[in-house]
Amino acid sequence: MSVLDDIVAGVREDLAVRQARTPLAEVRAQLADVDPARDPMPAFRAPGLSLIAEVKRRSPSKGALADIPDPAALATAYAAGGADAISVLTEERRFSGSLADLYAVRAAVPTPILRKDFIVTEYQLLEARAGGADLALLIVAALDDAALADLYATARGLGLTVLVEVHDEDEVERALAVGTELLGVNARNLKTLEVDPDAFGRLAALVPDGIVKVAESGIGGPSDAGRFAAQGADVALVGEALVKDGDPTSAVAAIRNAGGAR
Ligand SMILES: O=P(O)(O)OC[C@@H](O)[C@@H](O)c1c[nH]c2ccccc12
Repeated sequence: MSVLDDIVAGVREDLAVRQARTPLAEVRAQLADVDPARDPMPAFRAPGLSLIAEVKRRSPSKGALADIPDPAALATAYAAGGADAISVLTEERRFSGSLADLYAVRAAVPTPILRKDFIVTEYQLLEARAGGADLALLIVAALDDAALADLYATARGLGLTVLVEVHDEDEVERALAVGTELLGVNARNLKTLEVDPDAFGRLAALVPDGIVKVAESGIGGPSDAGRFAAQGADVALVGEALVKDGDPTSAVAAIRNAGGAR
């Protein structure tokens, strides 16, 4: 079993527990009380490099990164630095995240929020929107074509912006086939956990103009971010380097500035 299969199996078990506690209809009813989703695309399309700053405690590849006892405070610091969106990892077993983190961050900042998880069912998209998320991640490697198309349509129907994540040529084709306007290249292969720093440049060249391109993973700071911007990245998605920085506000501002004048 690949790391990805293993993570998804755990996600499905945890999901079954939540779904037994809060049936789909109940989550759907919660949508009536939530503000409409914010649209991050104008900021992502603005000149210069945009930044999605991630709330991330640990990862299967790096182990513990940061305790983050107060995710709302970290998100507030990211927003103060000018983060264009905030990614909240909600996967529990490998990343030590939770939906509680999503609710805490939503209450703290007006910035668009990405629910970052291994989404394999409609239920998780409803949870995301009910928790105030504005974007959801769909990982092409974790989904077959039918599931990808279904979940993409459901997410859009809920008003969510979808970040469709790829890591090879074949997945770029599959992502483009669902009509996504926001495509992320994860330098880390989730099946092997290896990072390929050249993946973004190689795959971005296959993506038509007009589609917003996100460079994900392994961005250590402004110089890496500047390199991806020069290769066509509109947005950088950064976790580790920000959660480990003692001054996340300045770290966010420095990465955004790495893409040139805005
Ligand atoms: O901490 P990093 O190397 O800056 O990476 C952030 C982000 O790209 C990474 O957390 C990520 C990208 N795609 C994912 C899918 C699932 C879990 C995590 C991820």
